[in-house]
Amino acid sequence: MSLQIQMLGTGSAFAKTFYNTSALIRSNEMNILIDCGATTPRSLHEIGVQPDQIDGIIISHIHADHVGGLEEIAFRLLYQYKNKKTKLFLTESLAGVLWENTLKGGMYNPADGFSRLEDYFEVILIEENVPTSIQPGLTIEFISTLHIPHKLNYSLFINGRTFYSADTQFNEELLVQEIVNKRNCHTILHDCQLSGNGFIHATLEELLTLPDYVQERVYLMHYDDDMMNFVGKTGSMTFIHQHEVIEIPE
Ligand SMILES: O=c1ccn([C@@H]2O[C@@H]3COP(=O)(O)O[C@H]3[C@H]2O)c(=O)[nH]1
Ligand SMILES: [Zn+2]
Ligand SMILES: [Zn+2]
Repeated sequence: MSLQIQMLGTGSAFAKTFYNTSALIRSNEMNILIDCGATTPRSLHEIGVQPDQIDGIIISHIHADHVGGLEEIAFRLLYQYKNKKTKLFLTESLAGVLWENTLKGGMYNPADGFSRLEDYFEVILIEENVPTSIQPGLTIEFISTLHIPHKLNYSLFINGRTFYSADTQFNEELLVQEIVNKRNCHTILHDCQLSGNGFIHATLEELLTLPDYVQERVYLMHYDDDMMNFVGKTGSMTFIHQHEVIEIPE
């Protein structure tokens, strides 16, 4: 089974020319979404993927550029596709916060029997740091990473060979020792803040300190609108683009 990742968006939270960073893990048998930001439903529409063709959605953390499109997907499955539900893969702690602090405001409707996350999604709770088979041929490990202090956040190992950072601060030890030296990950999709101090995202300056053999595996995503000014200035790393498809190891 050949496995691909197609980027639905590659922009930062405030980018206007690029959609929110999210991706589709694709094969002949599945479409699994990584995050679903406010612009993700539009991107899915542009590549011809309808809500009922999504087999599940993985959630990395709660910011609107990663979960702001969930309400639309769930409501369309319910109302346009007649009571359909997609799977939602996330950790238990994230599930509680996602419903209580994000989705409930728009989706709480007890009169019609919709008062819990489970009323809209088939919720599949995943234990962090445990590789978990979520579909035939697809194993995901939620790695707890630091984005904003005291805020739940996960990066993903896909089939043990591809690393998807979602939103994280720079962590050289994780990238070099764990991801490349120990796990031999060949593909790293990493968020990248192009200028200024990082604070909550890895900056280009920090990522450029990685050894060349690590940089060669890195695709940069979650970048600002001025990305074109940085083409040719990313060492051995490559920008990945909206709707681009890359093959990943099974
Ligand atoms: O402590 C904070 C919290 C948020 N922010 C901004 O809001 C954005 C939310 O989505 P994001 O995580 O992709 O990027 C974040 C930043 O751009 C910030 O700069 N510092
Ligand atoms: Zn983000
Ligand atoms: Zn974030």
